[in-house]
Amino acid sequence: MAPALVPPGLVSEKRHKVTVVGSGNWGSTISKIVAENAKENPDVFEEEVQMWVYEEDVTIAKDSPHYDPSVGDAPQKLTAVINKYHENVKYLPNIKLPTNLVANPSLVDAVNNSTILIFNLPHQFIHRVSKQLQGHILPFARGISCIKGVEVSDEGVALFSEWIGDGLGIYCGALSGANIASEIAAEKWCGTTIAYDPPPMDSSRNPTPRTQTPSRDSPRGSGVNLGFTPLADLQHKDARGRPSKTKLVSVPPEYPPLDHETFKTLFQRPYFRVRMVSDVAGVSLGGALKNIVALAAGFVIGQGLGDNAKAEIIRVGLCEMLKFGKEFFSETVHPDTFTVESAGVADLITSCSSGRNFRCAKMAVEQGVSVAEIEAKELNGQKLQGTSTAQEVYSFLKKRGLEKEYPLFTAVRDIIEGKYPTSDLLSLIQDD
Ligand SMILES: NC(=O)C1=CN([C@@H]2O[C@H](COP(=O)(O)OP(=O)(O)OC[C@H]3O[C@@H](n4cnc5c(N)ncnc54)[C@H](O)[C@@H]3O)[C@@H](O)[C@H]2O)C=CC1
Ligand SMILES: O=C(CO)COP(=O)(O)O
Repeated sequence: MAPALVPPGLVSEKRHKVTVVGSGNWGSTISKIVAENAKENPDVFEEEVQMWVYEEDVTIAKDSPHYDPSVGDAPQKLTAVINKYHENVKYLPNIKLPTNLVANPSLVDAVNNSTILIFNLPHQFIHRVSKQLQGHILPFARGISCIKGVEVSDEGVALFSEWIGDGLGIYCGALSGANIASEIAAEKWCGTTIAYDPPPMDSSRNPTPRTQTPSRDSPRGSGVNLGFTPLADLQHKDARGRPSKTKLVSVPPEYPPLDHETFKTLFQRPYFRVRMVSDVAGVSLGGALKNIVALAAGFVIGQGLGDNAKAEIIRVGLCEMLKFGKEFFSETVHPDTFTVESAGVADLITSCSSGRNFRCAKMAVEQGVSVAEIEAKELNGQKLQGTSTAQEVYSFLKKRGLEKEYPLFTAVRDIIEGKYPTSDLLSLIQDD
């Protein structure tokens, strides 16, 4: 097909530099996706994509195609191995990564001059990483959090998208869905949801005419170019609909706009179908809370119960997710996000079938050991999010005297703590 003729004055002068902060199982998979798209869209993105790697030593096994007899069993730096073989041999083995993806052990160097930051690491590590990033990122950068978890403090429960955004003084959206990384890395088809509610200033100038991205909810995040609406009338709101604490800096006009269409271009692949929405709170909460439900599903299947019992766990879990969203994020969470989007019910189903939380909980019951023991033994350094999320959500609810209103979330936490055996789970969630 002949390239579209774009009048010269409407082509952006600069390209977005993309950095993925994190390189685990999902971090490496998302890096593969965005590097493929950066290469295919040179008018929008710089070709080279940076991936920050928490450096560690790895040993290449003798039967690996990457085994080098001159190195033998000597430990090698993971970043060097990734850049030489284009494979993350520890966290995403046997998957070829694009050659325009560069593994970088220096966080500060990896984010230098990046306009798009994708946060993709286990939630227990984001505090330290975020602190190290302060003062080193472009003030007009924009973020997407792929982290599944919530941040609980004395003040309450916060979403990582808002926590990262407030901490770094940037706008941050969220990506979540029925996305088992190993399937996507093998390019098996799936859907995902990206919630991005762009600050009005990002859509208020638009050098290249763009088509509208399908989007279901609020006009602020509909992907429609807002034209030249005066900025003073467009106070940006946070994920709860309150005026944002963060004073955002506009993306300079030399760059392509950072709107729904740009993010869809960055993430969508033939095997990874993106739906853009504006409900950042709903997408983030869905990704966090479903991990608690997946543990419960594992506890049930581990006891030898069947799909009917698991379906009931999913139903009760979905009800508690909806209740939690309504109770604590009533201004912004759209119930449809849980019932219609990949980030809601689809993620629940896949996570309760083959997610790590489900698998480890099931094995823990079968082997009569704790979930933490299975995590350490079976996951080769990968991290579960459900166990810490269950604790964090419980302490948030307990502080408000609401733990009994969420029997499934509370039962999962109590079982992890050893307060009850897994065989009590069903009686703990029955309401009569
Ligand atoms: N793996 C999956 O199938 C999916 C995971 N997610 C979510 O994506 C997020 C990231 O998960 P994964 O990439 O799968 O990670 P992972 O579970 O593979 O975790 C290991 C990562 O943590 C890093 N790490 C270890 N110690 C560290 C430290 N002290 N500081 C910083 N990093 C450290 C390791 O280098 C490695 O990159 C999580 O919130 C997860 O829930 C979301 C969708 C799918
Ligand atoms: O979030 C996931 C799938 O969407 C993966 O869940 P686990 O972390 O339980 O593997």
